[in-house]
Amino acid sequence: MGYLEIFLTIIFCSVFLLLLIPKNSLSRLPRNWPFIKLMPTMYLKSHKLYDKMTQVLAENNGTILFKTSWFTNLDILRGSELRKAFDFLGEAIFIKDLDEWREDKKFTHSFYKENQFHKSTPKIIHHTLEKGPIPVLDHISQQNQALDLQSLFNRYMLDATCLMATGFDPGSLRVRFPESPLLEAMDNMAEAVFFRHILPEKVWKLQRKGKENVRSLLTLNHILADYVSKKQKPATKNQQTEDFDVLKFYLSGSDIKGSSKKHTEETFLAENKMTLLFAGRDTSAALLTWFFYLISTNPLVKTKILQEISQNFPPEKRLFSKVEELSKLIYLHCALIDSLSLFPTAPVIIRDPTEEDWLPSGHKVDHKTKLILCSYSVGRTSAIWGKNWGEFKPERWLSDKGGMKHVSSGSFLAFGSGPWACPGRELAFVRMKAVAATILHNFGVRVSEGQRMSPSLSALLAMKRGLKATVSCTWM
Ligand code: HEM
Repeated sequence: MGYLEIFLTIIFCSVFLLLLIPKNSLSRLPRNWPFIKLMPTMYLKSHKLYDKMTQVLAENNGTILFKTSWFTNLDILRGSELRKAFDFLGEAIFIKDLDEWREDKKFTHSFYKENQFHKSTPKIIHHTLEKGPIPVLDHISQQNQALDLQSLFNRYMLDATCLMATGFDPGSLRVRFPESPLLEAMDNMAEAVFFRHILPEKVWKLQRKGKENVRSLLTLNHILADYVSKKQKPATKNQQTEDFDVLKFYLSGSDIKGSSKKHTEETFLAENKMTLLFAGRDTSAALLTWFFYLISTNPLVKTKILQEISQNFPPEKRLFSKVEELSKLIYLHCALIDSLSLFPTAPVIIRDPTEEDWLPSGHKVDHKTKLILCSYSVGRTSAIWGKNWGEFKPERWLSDKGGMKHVSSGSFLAFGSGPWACPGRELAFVRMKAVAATILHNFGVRVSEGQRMSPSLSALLAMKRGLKATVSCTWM
């Protein structure tokens, strides 16, 4: 991060908190508020940003109104401004205004309902687990080295998502973590999203990394265009495959029921350009990291997960990829969902009302208001989860009959809710369960001691310094 970025980030955090926090709550916050003096403190304490929001929300019945200032970007990031900040995503669905979004949802979400898509998921999981985590962790366990689990999951999710989206495995998760232009470009762009989100356009355009981001965008475009052109060449008999991928689905040019649009390679690049890669990779990879951290501090939960696996599967089983098999792992599902409730990897959801309305709290909103729904705080509210709200407790998701309890979206916002809710939720759980079960069943994972756990300052709730661990092989 450059000095300008660090400085502006500090300003953003300081102002955000100063304006966010009602006066009667100030006494609970670090003392010595004068602006300049606290900048370094705020930067150091930025990991507590979401906790402070939660505390203040709890003191104000869950809703607060705050006004932003001219040098933060929160007020102006709407409509065309939001589009500018995310221009590199093309016509991505999640930056569209309501009317456009309604029209495009039928089109962009169409493949999630395809039978072929569901059939291809276990094959993709099998392929990527066999090529990635298994040999990589085997190798690491023999070398007696530590590795960064977050980096492993980032690479895994990139390969699995890219294979689903384009039919090509970029192979970024291999022994010795090879250099991957796609991975590097994605990481640069993810960082750019955050700064473009919080800083005024003139400032983010001046960023030292501006040129680097342009290069990353060119790299991403080049790689995706290359995948499209390879797909357009007639396949030889050996290359022909029945497997589904989103690019192939688009190239087939089929009509979508209820939508005036047609699938073509241009629409794949324009509408879905990187949306799937970003939405499908980082959220799941970050959550797996929090999950491994939580089970390392709660050995009883880990023991119960391992018991559930050994009760349902033979010891010699290596890979978990079939949806029916994974559906037997209910306690594991509960542990993942409780991790997500405590550490929602998309910690805030932003909405811009199009017209005047009233919130259930009695606050009036209009087109000038920005609504920030804090899913992080929802998972840490005693009114919803009772006294032990901060504890990692998968049991709270188990029904009396041993299945999953139904929890309303008001109590769990990690995937959003209503018509905007995440279309990848089911896929996300299948993939995260497959990775977690395969690793836990075959390897002993020991999170290294003495690490400082804090979230990164980013729109995504990931671990700032990753999660170091050593592994031992338990299957030989
Ligand atoms: C732990 C994993 C995941 C989490 C926590 C997550 C969370 C979210 C959230 C909070 C939203 C915004 C909802 C809203 O605005 O109300 C969203 C949207 C979206 N997600 Fe996910 N997601 C995850 C995995 C995935 C996966 C695996 C995919 C697909 C491969 C995916 C695809 C999308 C898409 C396309 C949207 C935009 C939908 C729209 O605006 O119509 N997500 N996700």
